[in-house]
Amino acid sequence: MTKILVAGFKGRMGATATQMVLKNADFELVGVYDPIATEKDLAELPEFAGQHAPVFTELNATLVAEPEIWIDFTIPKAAVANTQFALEHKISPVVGTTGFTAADIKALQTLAEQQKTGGLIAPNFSLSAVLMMQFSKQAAKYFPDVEIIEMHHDNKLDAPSGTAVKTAEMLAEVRGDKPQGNPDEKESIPGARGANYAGMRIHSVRLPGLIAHQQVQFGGIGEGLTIRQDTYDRESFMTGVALACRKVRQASQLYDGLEYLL
Ligand SMILES: NC(=O)c1ccc[n+]([C@@H]2O[C@H](COP(=O)([O-])OP(=O)(O)OC[C@H]3O[C@@H](n4cnc5c(N)ncnc54)[C@H](O)[C@@H]3O)[C@@H](O)[C@H]2O)c1
Ligand SMILES: O=C(O)C1=N[C@H](C(=O)O)CCC1
Repeated sequence: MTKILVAGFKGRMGATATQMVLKNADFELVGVYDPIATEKDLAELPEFAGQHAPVFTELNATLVAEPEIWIDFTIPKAAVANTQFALEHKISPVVGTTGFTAADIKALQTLAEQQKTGGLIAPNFSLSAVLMMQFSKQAAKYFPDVEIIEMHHDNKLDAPSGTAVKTAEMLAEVRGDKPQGNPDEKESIPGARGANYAGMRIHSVRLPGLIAHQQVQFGGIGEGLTIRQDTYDRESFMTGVALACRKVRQASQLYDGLEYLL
């Protein structure tokens, strides 16, 4: 059985990941971690009745649980330190928290190599999102003019979304740096044209009712192409999280994207 700890278990994704770990017979939930928790045992929460696991509210205390895998769905401010902590203790991180910079990822990859510990940081664990990014990358070869519209629930902390940033990075690998729109355009309201990544514009929509959605819209002469992905249920991320938990212990590097494990 693979021993797993879930960080951020009081949150939307952490709670879903905790349920996923409990449902899989080859996983053992050895602990849950969240600084806002007031419980000592997971089973004190009605939604986890009968499911015993120690609750930790302090980072160093988690080590007594001896996890092999550290699932992280926390907040951008905490996730870099959590991932570093996991790697320093040869615990394989499976991180869904977004907001990592390219420099953060590079530094953590170097640490993973030094520690000979495998792991994964993925801004999106849904299969449709991975495909949307890959199809978009293919399309950018023929349609370099593109804008990204990402749409999320209104509790989201980071903007643009991790998925939008990764999509832009992948598109930039193909189309390079290319300014778009009229070179003389002026914003009468600042921000009207969205964020600028290598000339591509990224627009972040935040509304109640949404979960996670992204549209990559390409324009060519007399034609257009839209590639869209929709997440209707957080359960959809769990296939990817479970897959990563089964594969990262065999790896000796920290991957950046679920596609490397598919
Ligand atoms: N990769 C994916 O597929 C995917 C999918 C959904 C969400 N996300 C990302 O996951 C993250 C969490 O999203 P959410 O909607 O569950 O957020 P949330 O606000 O519901 O939950 C975050 C939880 O983290 C806890 N937390 C804060 N600091 C912590 C720390 N130092 N250590 C441990 N826990 C800490 C909070 O108390 C909270 O319970 C976000 O960054 C979001 O963008 C990624
Ligand atoms: O709910 C969120 O927050 C999500 N964030 C990811 C991102 O930033 O790309 C995608 C999945 C949902």
